Amino acid sequence: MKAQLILEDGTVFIGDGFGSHVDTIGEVVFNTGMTGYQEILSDPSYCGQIVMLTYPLIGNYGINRDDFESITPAVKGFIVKEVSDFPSNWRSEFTVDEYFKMKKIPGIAGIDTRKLARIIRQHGTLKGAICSIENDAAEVLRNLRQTRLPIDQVRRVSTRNPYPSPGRGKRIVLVDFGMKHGILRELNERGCDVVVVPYHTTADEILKLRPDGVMLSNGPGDPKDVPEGIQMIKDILGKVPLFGICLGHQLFALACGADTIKMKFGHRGANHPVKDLATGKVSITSQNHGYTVDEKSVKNTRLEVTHIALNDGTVEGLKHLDFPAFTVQYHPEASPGPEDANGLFEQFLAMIEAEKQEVAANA
Ligand SMILES: NC(=O)CC[C@H](N)C(=O)O
Repeated sequence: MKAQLILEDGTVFIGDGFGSHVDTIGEVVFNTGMTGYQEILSDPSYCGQIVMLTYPLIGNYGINRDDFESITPAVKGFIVKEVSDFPSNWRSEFTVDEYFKMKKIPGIAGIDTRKLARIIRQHGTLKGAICSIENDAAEVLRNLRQTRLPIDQVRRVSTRNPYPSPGRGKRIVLVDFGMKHGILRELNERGCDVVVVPYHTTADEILKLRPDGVMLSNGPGDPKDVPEGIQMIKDILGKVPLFGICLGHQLFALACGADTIKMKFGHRGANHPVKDLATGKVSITSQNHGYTVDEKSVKNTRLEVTHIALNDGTVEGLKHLDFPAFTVQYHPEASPGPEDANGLFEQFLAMIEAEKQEVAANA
């Protein structure tokens, strides 16, 4: 069945619909990863967004049981050059088409994704609609231009209730702003005794759980739309070691008095080089963000920029100068992408241990 992709600038692409044949509206973004579409479609940070994959063949190794980053995908749709009908992989259980039908997500294939990537790079991210060819394009465009995209994505994807993921190691409270399961997996693999809590949990409620450390997860949308998270970080800073990833990094920056800004088209892919300014070491990182910490705003805070993106010089890591707290804009849990930055989880646990020693020494 023919479908159309309509952008708010009036561009119309005609392609073949796959997955569910429902109409959708979202912010159109592109991801340059060559693999990892299953992790991308299930990453809650894409809530409210339609993702275009620049790699030309998607679905060739199917959808499997293991690689989900959340149980319910929050992505609004997929735009691809070609979607594979015949996946070949021993783990494959569904095609992308079958999975999207099950989850009621629309997709459109047969699009010139290079052209679309150039439009987005030139104009910045745009609103877009995927709909049936039968819809009147002018009317869809009018509606699209009037539509205001939701700003409550974190509320939509965060857990409703706290839940434990027990271990015998350090007690970590993981604040779920739209958490990728990869973060929880990394903590569990290191034996951590994790409690996942909703995005609106207060500092007092977290401290009652007697955490050794607090982890701030990734998540969708504009960090300024999550005042509960910013307030919690302000209240808890200095009381317990903190580690933040992506949205968690941005919320931490805002809580410490820095500012965040929207990027033109963001960083989404699996090969973004990031430099650690202390060691000079470059890591190839997995990324998915449309906002960034404004470097100029860091100067008037007690934060220090620890990492920068080599492609455009933007802030990729921060640490607090007075308290045990550090954050990164990229994804040390990978899922998908390279695992160069995986050692940051050890760094977090070492920071917690050092803090415990210091408290014991001063007692
Ligand atoms: N992956 C994330 O946590 C993304 C953070 C934020 N939603 C952004 O787009 O910048």
